[in-house]
Amino acid sequence: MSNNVIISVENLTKSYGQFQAVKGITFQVMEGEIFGLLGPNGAGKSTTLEIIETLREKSGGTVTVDGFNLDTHPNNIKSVIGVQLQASGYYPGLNLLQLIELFAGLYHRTVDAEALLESVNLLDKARSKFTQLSGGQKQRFSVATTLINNPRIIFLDEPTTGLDPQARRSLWDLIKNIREQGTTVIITTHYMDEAEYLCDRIAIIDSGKIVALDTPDKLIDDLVASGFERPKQVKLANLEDVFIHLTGKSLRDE
Ligand SMILES: Nc1ncnc2c1ncn2[C@@H]1O[C@H](COP(=O)(O)OP(=O)(O)OP(=O)(O)O)[C@@H](O)[C@H]1O
Repeated sequence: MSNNVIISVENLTKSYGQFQAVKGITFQVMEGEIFGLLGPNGAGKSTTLEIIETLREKSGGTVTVDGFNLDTHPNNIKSVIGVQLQASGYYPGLNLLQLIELFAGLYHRTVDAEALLESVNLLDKARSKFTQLSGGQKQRFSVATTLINNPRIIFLDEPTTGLDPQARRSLWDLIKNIREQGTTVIITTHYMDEAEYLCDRIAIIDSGKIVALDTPDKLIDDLVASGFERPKQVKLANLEDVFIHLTGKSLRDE
């Protein structure tokens, strides 16, 4: 991780009618880090990500991505970020190679589709259709689609939801690999073990506000230092304790 700020969000707000979903949040993401956004359902994570991704209008605040201001240079931002394409765009008649070539064309890029599939361990499925893949393979393909435009930053929204433990760990390795190539990663997750394992720093969002932002270790140490103790546990606290302590809500899948 470098000392260069690659994403800066200042006092970001978003209202849907009378309802304020994002209530003035400020954070920075450093170049080369894996940055996690954690929070209960409805906390405002997807809204925040989609604003940074230029997919949703903000109500107020300032967002800068790789030096480009969201208000004045959204197209420059689009060219340096990779987002997961919706599965609905995976035309059922096309195989994985053809899909990657199609998406590359949309980005006006040429891409070595086989090398890209190899990098996510899907070369042997190159001529399969998306619907023929397992859940883990689908997620790995979805991550591959974020890399087509050789982005500086990728956004992963709950990439391991619904996967079995092996598939999750395989995806974790893939995400770490992507970061080792120098790409900054922003990820949302409801899994505290995943955040603890993958993320250099996390922001915990609750009801549209950031209630904590630090490394997982520091957040746990701070909670322990505050006198918190887990009953009948060898370890005094884990990241889930930090989260529940701060937000008062347990994670739940919908
Ligand atoms: N288009 C919309 N119109 C009205 N309200 C919306 C809209 N999109 C989101 N919201 C509301 O804004 C709040 C934040 O939603 P958001 O999807 O950002 O939360 P989230 O943290 O990503 O939740 P989850 O973990 O469930 O994905 C929620 O209360 C949601 O109902």
